[in-house]
Amino acid sequence: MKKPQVCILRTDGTNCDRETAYAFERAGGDPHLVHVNQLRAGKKKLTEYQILVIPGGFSYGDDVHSGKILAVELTSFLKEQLQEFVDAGKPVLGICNGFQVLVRTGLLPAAKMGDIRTTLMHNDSGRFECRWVYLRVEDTPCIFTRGLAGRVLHFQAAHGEGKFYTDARTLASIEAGKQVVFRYATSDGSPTGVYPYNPNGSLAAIAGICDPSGRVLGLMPHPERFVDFTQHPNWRRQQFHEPHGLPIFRNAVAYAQEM
Ligand SMILES: NC(=O)CC[C@H](N)C(=O)O
Repeated sequence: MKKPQVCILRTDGTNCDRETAYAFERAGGDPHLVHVNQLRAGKKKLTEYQILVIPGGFSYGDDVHSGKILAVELTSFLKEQLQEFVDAGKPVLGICNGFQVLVRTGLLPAAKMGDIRTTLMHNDSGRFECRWVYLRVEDTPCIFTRGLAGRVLHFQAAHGEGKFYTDARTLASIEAGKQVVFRYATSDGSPTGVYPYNPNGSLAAIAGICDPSGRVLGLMPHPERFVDFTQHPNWRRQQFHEPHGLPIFRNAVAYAQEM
């Protein structure tokens, strides 16, 4: 079967692009690192790809607000291309800084460029939090977490602005729409606001959300940092059926192949 082409969008300050490309290679995809300027100059087009990923990092140095400048760039210069990609039903994944970009474009939670309803704020601790966290996978339409509902995953978080926040109405709507995909939890899978299990003070312990269709996903922790057993700090002592991040990428590849 043909490998889906994955666009891993990078710009100044992106720093998780190669790890994300490696994760997609492990999952059977064909990843390409694409600089935003190549899209802006028309040298590459999003229509050439089946999956779009905005990886982690510090795009434009987190100036103004993490992910803000890249989000404005995408909304100003690539709005039609991006909206077409989403409307065509192709999967979009934003990891950490990529999640921040997706919420600041409006692609999350509404799948609509310019419709900004949520934010990611500075962590309650007031500092960058780099630690392994437990995530409970909720039962949602998300195509990236097929077969994972109810599981507790162990992922690394690494961010300064990861506190998910929104108004009561939007929260009620994303809860009712089953758009909350991951919640910070204790090791037994109970969602929690308690630090350090919840590393940032996120509302309703939210670590990741999807759009109503389940094809656009954003999350703060890094699934690409656990696609090999040896990336886990306890890999010598703990038995894992498979590295916890890998199924996320495999599901995206499988979905793109079915399209
Ligand atoms: N690892 C990342 O993508 C970090 C995201 C962002 N720069 C923050 O600190 O919040």
